[in-house]
Amino acid sequence: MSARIPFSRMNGLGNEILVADMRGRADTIEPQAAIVLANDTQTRFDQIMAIHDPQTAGTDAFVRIINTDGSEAGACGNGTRCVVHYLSALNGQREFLFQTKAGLLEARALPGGLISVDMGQPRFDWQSIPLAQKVDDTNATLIEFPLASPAFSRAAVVSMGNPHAVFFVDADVNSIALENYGSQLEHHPLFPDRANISIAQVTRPTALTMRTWERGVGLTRACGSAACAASVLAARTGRAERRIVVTVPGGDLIIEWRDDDHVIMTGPAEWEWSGTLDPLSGAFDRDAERASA
Ligand SMILES: N[C@@H](CCC[C@H](N)C(=O)O)C(=O)O
Repeated sequence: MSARIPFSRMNGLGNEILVADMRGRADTIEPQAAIVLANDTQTRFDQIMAIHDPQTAGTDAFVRIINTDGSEAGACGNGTRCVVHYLSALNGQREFLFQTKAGLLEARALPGGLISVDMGQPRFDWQSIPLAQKVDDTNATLIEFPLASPAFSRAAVVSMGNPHAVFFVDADVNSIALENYGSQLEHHPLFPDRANISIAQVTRPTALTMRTWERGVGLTRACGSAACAASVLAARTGRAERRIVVTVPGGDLIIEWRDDDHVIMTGPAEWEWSGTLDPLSGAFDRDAERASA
């Protein structure tokens, strides 16, 4: 048993996030603790966002992003908004620079409650995504996947700090059984680091609807980096404009692919309850006072 840390259960459009405050400590959330938390109905999560002391001058924190299966990601848009919401509530700070294992993320709490995150620049070259082999056209990559429905034969692919494959469809995204194909596509040999798998329908030049099977997680109600990936790929292939409303099962995000090549994601973050947890075992307690507030 180690000293307990404060944590908050939060969500970004239904993407289930545990924000764990590890600042001032040298230890980390252990894999067995993540498994315990993932399997408890109160703390089940899509990602843990573990806030650590900064490793680089000028940054506010190093953020470790842990998926349900214990794997680590380089980017998490919805989780980053939750981290901003958590830290701003603590100390009133409104602008942040976070480091993750994939690079830097700049984020800002906007007047009115929404939070925007600069998700950085998309990368289209096959080594950066990464893909297992050279692919000349990352806008229409053929997925050799005989079991899949025709909807899953060609993907557009991009790295947003994590790997994404987006299948553009003409049908309502709710009519396509992503749950039947997500795991096999996530583990397709084309993706040596696996991939987040999304289906997206562009409904207007300024709007798309999508669902995502997250790498290391499964079906989620929202995935911020996937929303950025789908928006960028929709614009790049002439399907949509560079500023777009993305509707996911949990609600709406605004995504803008700016002329300086940075992708800005804007949306809400919601606090649910707080408590303390043991990062070694995953044992936790809810804070009674705040839980009943
Ligand atoms: N929920 C996230 C994405 C989290 C990481 C992803 N599962 C991966 O492993 O790449 C988001 O909001 O971006």
